[in-house]
Amino acid sequence: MTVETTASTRKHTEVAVGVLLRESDGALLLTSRPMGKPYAGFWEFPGGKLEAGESVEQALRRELIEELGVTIGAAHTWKVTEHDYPHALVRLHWCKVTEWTGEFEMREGQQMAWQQLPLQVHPVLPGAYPVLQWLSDERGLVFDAAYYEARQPA
Ligand SMILES: Nc1nc2c([nH]c(=O)n2[C@@H]2O[C@H](COP(=O)(O)OP(=O)(O)OP(=O)(O)O)[C@@H](O)[C@H]2O)c(=O)[nH]1
Repeated sequence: MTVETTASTRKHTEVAVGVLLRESDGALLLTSRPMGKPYAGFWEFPGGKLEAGESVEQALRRELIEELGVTIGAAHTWKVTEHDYPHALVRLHWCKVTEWTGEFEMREGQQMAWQQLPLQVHPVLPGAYPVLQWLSDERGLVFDAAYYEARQPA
C-alpha cells in the first residue's frame, strides 16, 4: 500500500519564535541550532514547539528560559508563516520581543550572534526568510533571497 503524505493532510507543528531586538542599535538575535536536531548548525531565531495547552507567549517564554536563560516580557504574535520541511510542516508564530531579564547563557551548546541586516551568519533556516523580508522592508533595505541561498550548504 502506498501512503502519500501531502501538505494538505500533514499535521502542522506549531512553533513560537522570538525576534529579540536590541534597544541600542536594533540588532537581531540569531542562534545556531544545536547538534542532534534537524538542520543542526543552521542559524535561526530562538524558539521552539508549543507543548499541549500552551499559548504562543507561554511557549516562547519557556523556550527562551530553557535555551538562553533569559525571561522575556510581554510577547504578542506579529506574523504567522508556514514552511514545509521534509521533517515537518511547521506553522511559525513570530513575536517581536524588546524586553527581557537575565544574562544570556547558551544552555544547549549553541552559539548566539547579534546581527544587522543582511545577516552575516550562515546558513539560515529557509523558514525564516519571510521574516527577514519583513524586517528588511521595515528598515528600507532590500531583501535578496539569493544572498541567503548562496550561503546554504550544497
Ligand atoms: N526556533 C526556530 N524554528 C524555526 C525557525 N525557522 C523555521 O523554519 N523553524 C522550524 O521550526 C521548528 C522548530 O522546532 P525545534 O526543533 O527547534 O523545536 P524545539 O526546540 O521545541 O525542539 P525539540 O522539542 O524537538 O527539541 C523546526 O522544524 C525548525 O526547522 C526559526 O527561525 N526559529
